[in-house]
Amino acid sequence: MGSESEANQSQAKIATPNSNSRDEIYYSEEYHSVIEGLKRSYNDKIKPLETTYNFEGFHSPPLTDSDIEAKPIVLLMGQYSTGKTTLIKHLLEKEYPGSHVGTDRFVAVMNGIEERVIPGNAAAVNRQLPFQGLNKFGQAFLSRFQVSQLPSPVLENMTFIDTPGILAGDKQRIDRGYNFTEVVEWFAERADLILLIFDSHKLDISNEFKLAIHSLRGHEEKVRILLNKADMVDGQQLMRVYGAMMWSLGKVVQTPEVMRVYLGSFWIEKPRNAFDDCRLLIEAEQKDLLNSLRDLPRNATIRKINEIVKRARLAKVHAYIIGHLKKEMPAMFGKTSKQEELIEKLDKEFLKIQQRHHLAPGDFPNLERFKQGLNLYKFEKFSNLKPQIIEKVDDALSVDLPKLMTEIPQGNKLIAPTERNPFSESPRTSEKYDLPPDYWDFSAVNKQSIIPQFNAMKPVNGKVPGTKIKPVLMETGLDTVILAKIWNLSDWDKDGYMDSDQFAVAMHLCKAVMAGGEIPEELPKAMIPERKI
Ligand SMILES: Nc1ncnc2c1ncn2[C@@H]1O[C@H](COP(=O)(O)OP(=O)(O)OP(=O)(O)O)[C@@H](O)[C@H]1O
Repeated sequence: MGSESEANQSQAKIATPNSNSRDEIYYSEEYHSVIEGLKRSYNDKIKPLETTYNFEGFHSPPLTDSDIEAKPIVLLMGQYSTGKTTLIKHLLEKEYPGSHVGTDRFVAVMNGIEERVIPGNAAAVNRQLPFQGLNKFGQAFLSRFQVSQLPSPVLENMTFIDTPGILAGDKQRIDRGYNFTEVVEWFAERADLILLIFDSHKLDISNEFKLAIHSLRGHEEKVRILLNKADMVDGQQLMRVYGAMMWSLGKVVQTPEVMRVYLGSFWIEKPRNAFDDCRLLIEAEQKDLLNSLRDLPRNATIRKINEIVKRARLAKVHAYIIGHLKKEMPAMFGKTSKQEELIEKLDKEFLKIQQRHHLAPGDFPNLERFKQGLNLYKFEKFSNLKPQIIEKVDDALSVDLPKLMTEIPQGNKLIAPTERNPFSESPRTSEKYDLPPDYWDFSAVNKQSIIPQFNAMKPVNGKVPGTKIKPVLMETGLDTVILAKIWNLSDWDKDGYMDSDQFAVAMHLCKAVMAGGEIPEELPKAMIPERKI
């Protein structure tokens, strides 16, 4: 038998209700190798084409390694003392450097080879860190910002933003010296998940917290609520607190009932006075929250690969356009008038390029904007079309990126190449299997992951027409008969348009087919968000 102090030490390390489920967010190895592969493929095969044909001048600057490596961000917000810092400590199984009770600053808790604190001023000018945009909030804010780095398997997959506890009552009138809600908005835009934390023991929504919640408008999809310290009250009180919290939230957000609420108690060492009557419920809820954290790196990695696929296709078309315009230029005289003529009838030139190289019209840039960009250059200075550079991009698109997609782990297993390769020619049609019943529930739809893609289609009044959705669904590589069925199921109000919920459901159905599952003949009612029935 070990000594008492040994026993206490090991207990301190694992004294949590759910250390096993916490392990589920340790997937660093697989994601790390996918991200490394993505950087290699982009730097070796896609970036040379971008630089040769000045993609930056017409679209956006080349991606840096830190753009590709950027980890999903989890923003934690709540009144003072609701347990934000303790939750981070629970997940990391240790304190982050510079943490203390009564956080008075924004802290980005990030992975690093050694423990260190980087003051806000230094962090905001460090090109290796994604915080240069914070300079606009000035010195008053930067002196209240820090980056805390430490080695941690969890931080290899995500970055946490700990925020100053929001004050209540008279104390909230203390002037922070910077615009708190604008800073929250800045982080909310960049976050992949926003966790609003409440204390079951001491429910409070101050005016400053209300303003901060208001500033999350437009990011509702990312917001999750945690009713923390849930074992500090008994079951009956917990029910009352839950109701009171939803009532208070209802006054701040219009539809709090659609936000996912988790119960939890993320302590380091179980307080002596903790109640045990809701233990199983709290454990199950915590597991759900950890699952949604676990999915973050996976979703972020898929999104990054998809973004690079889109970028590579756009860059390839860009190279064909630039090479074509260069080829059309006369060797000696009449360069200026030829350039003007080419710009004038650029739509016809686009059509020629599209037909000659069998390109998708959806990969072409906006005509008018491209014309404006062209006016800044002399076509004779453009590079000739170099087939070997294009071949490299084709290689990235047809070999590297599909392979990386297959290497992304799904839950506890790696995905077999045929199961969810969105680039494959045809879907896996044999070996159909039934997906679990909870797959057919809107709560299983990962809406957050489709939002960038949906917004890129420029919705009008929140809707996108079928003509714009079609090419996106076609990109899944699924058979058009199946896609037609998916469209019919997802466009449940049959108006020929999709809103973000419907598009998310369509993508969810596509994923089911790609994973070898059967899609239902009729859309299960649970797949339609309650507010839309
Ligand atoms: N699950 C829990 N059960 C009981 N007590 C808890 C729990 N989590 C945290 N606490 C206690 O609540 C207090 C505040 O915790 P913590 O510092 O993590 O909150 P915070 O939200 O980061 O606060 P601030 O915003 O003021 O920095 C600490 O005394 C901590 O021990």
